[in-house]
Amino acid sequence: MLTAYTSDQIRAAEAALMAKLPEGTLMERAAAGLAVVCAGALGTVYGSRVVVLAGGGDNGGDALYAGARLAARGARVHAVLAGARVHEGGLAALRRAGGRVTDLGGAAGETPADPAGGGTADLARDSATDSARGSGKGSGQGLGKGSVQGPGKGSVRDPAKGPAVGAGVRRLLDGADLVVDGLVGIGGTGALREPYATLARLAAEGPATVVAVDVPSGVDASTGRVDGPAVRADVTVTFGARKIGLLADPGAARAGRVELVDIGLGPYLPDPGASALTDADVALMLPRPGVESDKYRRGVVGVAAGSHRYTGAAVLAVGGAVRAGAGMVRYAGPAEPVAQVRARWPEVVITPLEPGEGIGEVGRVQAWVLGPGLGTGPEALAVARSVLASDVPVLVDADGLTLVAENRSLLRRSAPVLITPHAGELSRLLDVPRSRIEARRVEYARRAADELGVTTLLKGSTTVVAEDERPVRINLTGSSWLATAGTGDVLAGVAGALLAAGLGPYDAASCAAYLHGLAGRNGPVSAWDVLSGVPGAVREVMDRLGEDDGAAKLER
Ligand SMILES: NC(=O)C1=CN([C@@H]2O[C@H](COP(=O)(O)OP(=O)(O)OC[C@H]3O[C@@H](n4cnc5c(N)ncnc54)[C@H](O)[C@@H]3O)[C@@H](O)[C@H]2O)[C@@H](O)CC1
Ligand SMILES: [K+]
Repeated sequence: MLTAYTSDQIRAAEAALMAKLPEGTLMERAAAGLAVVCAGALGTVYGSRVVVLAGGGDNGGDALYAGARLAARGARVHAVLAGARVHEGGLAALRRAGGRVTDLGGAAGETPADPAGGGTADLARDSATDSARGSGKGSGQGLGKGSVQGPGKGSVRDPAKGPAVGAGVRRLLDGADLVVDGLVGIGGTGALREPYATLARLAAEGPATVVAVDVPSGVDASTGRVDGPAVRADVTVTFGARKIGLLADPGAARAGRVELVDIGLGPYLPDPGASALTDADVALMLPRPGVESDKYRRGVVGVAAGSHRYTGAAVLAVGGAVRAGAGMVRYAGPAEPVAQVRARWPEVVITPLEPGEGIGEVGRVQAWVLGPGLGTGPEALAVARSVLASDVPVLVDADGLTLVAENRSLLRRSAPVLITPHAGELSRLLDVPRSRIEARRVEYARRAADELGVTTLLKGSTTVVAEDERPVRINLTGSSWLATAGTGDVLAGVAGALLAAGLGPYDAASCAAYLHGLAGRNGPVSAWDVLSGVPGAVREVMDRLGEDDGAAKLER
């Protein structure tokens, strides 16, 4: 199980650990790990061109110390001081190692067209450096935590506007092999302000490999929210523990590969704010039929889906349940989808419904899938009412969500409800614009779970599952190929099978998303391909557990 945390959780853990260690130890550990990853990204450190974008906080400090380590190994390191402050210890270390320092205009005696001059920058001409050194605050030596004000030559930099980014800095970025993004880390709040926003954009557009320090600047570490320009990293080196914003989109898409550097935070971390399943976790949760199994023990799924207009949704949802290993699938619906389901899935037990009729006595069912292709008229509402009146778990998807958005009281029931909306459907349920939900997926999945009293699986670029106070489960499998018609119906069927097998809605939803993602990872795929890939995905995770059963259990 991968775990991830909010900024506040990380800060609290860091404070507890820091109290036991000499000042600067954590930053030293962070910078050492960061420098190792940067060196790996460069391949050859000696003679490489590295630009450090240093913000005014400790994130900038990490970047400067790592820059110093690279400079000591022969890299031509150029730090751009972007903030109204600078981390004094980091700056001093970089200078000692022969790194160059420039302000935003690209000035400081450097010749940006020839950044290879190597360690002879006239730092006395860099205003921020001057005032940092002269302020008397902070240690100025070693790995101190203090940042000092660096207004420079009587001109206070306005962090809201900031000075313009000059052509010299642009040239530096264009000529770099590696850019280290140390603008902001977990201390970032809201959209990037200038000049950070411009620097983030230039770094993203430039040719260099970008390594983000802790989080890509512009990404909200706690949620993955991106409210404006943000760094697009090839690698993010994160310290102590993963931040939720590195796993959930849109932040995850900016983070690239995430490398975790251990700084000793483990014992001080609280329960995580989010988690992500691995193969081993899923394998341990999936039901395995034993010698005593029969179709009832393995779980009977009821599917109430499809309409005379939408027959395919019924076929796909039923198929998802069949192929995920349900003991039995019962289908209840009108004549047209009945004919299609019967033709494609002879193993399914069918109850034809007359227009306006509810599910009535269909026989034993352990969980229902309600909604794909159901329609939203009175006939569909009658079916939805009857399914939600049952006393077993119900998964509500697609048209079922439209029906419950208009009839909230249907969600008041004692057995669990799992809803599986995409952002558009959730926008109708919560009356919040879709774009807002897409930008804040973790927050809104949680809010839906809270407000509606249900388990929520929010589909999309990152699928997230929220329930009560439990860590949000972020799904790491899948690809953009899954964004094609009908895949949601398959997911509903897979999750329905797991609910019927006895998994709680939180586990059923997150395992289903995981398997569905594996089944659809290699595109292009149709919904039918995903359906066909589900048994292979189940076998794949089960086989993994077979290989390293012991290790997996230990990891948990
Ligand atoms: N606390 C610790 O023990 C450790 C912290 N570390 C580093 O310290 C970082 C946190 O440092 P800080 O708390 O100093 O915070 P940051 O350095 O992340 O950010 C604070 C700075 O960014 C500016 N800022 C915030 N939001 C902005 C925005 N939207 N636009 C422009 N500027 C913005 C602030 O004015 C301030 O100068 C971590 O991400 C990590 O990189 C590591 O050294 C490991 C140890
Ligand atoms: K950063």
